[in-house]
Amino acid sequence: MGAIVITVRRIHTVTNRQITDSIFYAGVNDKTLDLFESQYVVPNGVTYNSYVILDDKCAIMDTADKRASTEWKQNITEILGDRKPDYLVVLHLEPDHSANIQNICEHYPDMKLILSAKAKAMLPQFFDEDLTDRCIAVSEGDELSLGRHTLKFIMAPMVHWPEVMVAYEASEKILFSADAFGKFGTLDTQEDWTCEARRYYFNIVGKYGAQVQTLLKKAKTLEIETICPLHGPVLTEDLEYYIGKYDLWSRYEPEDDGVFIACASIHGNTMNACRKLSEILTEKGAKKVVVTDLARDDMAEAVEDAFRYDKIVFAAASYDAGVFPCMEEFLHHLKAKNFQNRKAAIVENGSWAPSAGKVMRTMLEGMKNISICDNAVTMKTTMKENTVNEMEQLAEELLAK
Ligand SMILES: Cc1cc2nc3c(=O)[nH]c(=O)nc-3n(C[C@H](O)[C@H](O)[C@H](O)COP(=O)(O)O)c2cc1C
Repeated sequence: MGAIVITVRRIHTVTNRQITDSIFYAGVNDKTLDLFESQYVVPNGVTYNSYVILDDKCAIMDTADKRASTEWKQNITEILGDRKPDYLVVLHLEPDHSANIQNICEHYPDMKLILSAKAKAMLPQFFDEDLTDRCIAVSEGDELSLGRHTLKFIMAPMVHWPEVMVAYEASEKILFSADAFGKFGTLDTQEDWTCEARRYYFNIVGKYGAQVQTLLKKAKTLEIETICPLHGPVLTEDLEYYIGKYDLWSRYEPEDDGVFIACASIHGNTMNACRKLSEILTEKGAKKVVVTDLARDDMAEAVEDAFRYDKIVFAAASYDAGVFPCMEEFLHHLKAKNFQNRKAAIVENGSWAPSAGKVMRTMLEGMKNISICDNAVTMKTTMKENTVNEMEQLAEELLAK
């Protein structure tokens, strides 16, 4: 997230649930969830998006989390009126989108499930009832005619599950993008798209940059005017901006020129040094410096910021001949999300046998294309004159082109 102010983009606020004449929003806002995927704080909640296409044939696009079952079913019934859905299109099987599949199948016994072959194979894991006979598996490029609307299916394996596909509707130029282009935050939240979409992307999809690139290449061949993701707002204008961000993020290229200082401090001395380092870096011309307290601040935001800026400082206290655990956890997340292509520097602290630097260096060496500055800082408990001198040298090297 951080503090760079970006013009708030206008996004489609779903009023009357209507996206176009015949496409409707059936999703649900959830403002009561403590942790998304039992891991990510969602201060402004999250949405479970679902859509309905009303044509000669009716299609429901994905279901919703079990937390939202009642409201979602009510939305579906309101939109459908007396009509019955012919198809439930399952783009993604993760429970926050698939929890109501069995439910809705029981309610509409003639409705068919349209899903990828991989999803068909995985489906029985999720439900007690055998839904195999209801399944129509589709492959790359297959089309489903609803009347005026035709859905074309495009496989998107490992964005970010193996069974994922997206659907393109050419007459309305809409891409139903599954979890791609998703964002934390409910639809009635007034906030910039980018920060919470970036935090969502790097923490949930981040590992699969190559697969996102493959999907973006396929998307390039389509004329898209609207993106309907499974979380967050429907995107209706300035689509090059959103697609451009996904392109940049999935190439693991930094977004902003700046230094992200990730600090793991037990008693505050390493944090003091980080604040001083921030001043030194600013004096030496760093465009932006962001300091994070890994022990207290949101870990997912720290991961997001690590990917956002082009330079990063890892600063940590030594701990039991290793590194203070929140730094180890941070590095573990970065490795898991394929962190790469950054310039890094190390600051360690220890009162008798500093060990944090070695551990951090070893973990960073296990990542791709991380260039670690030769100048490192070792401080013994509190910041002294020699610490400041070492930080000056580290800053010079880190900021050098
Ligand atoms: C449980 C525990 C284990 C520690 N293990 C080490 C260690 O292995 N080596 C060392 O030099 N210092 C160790 N320390 C000391 C701290 O790393 C040291 O006091 C450091 O200056 C703390 O920096 P801070 O004020 O930023 O937390 C340990 C401290 C604690 C509380």
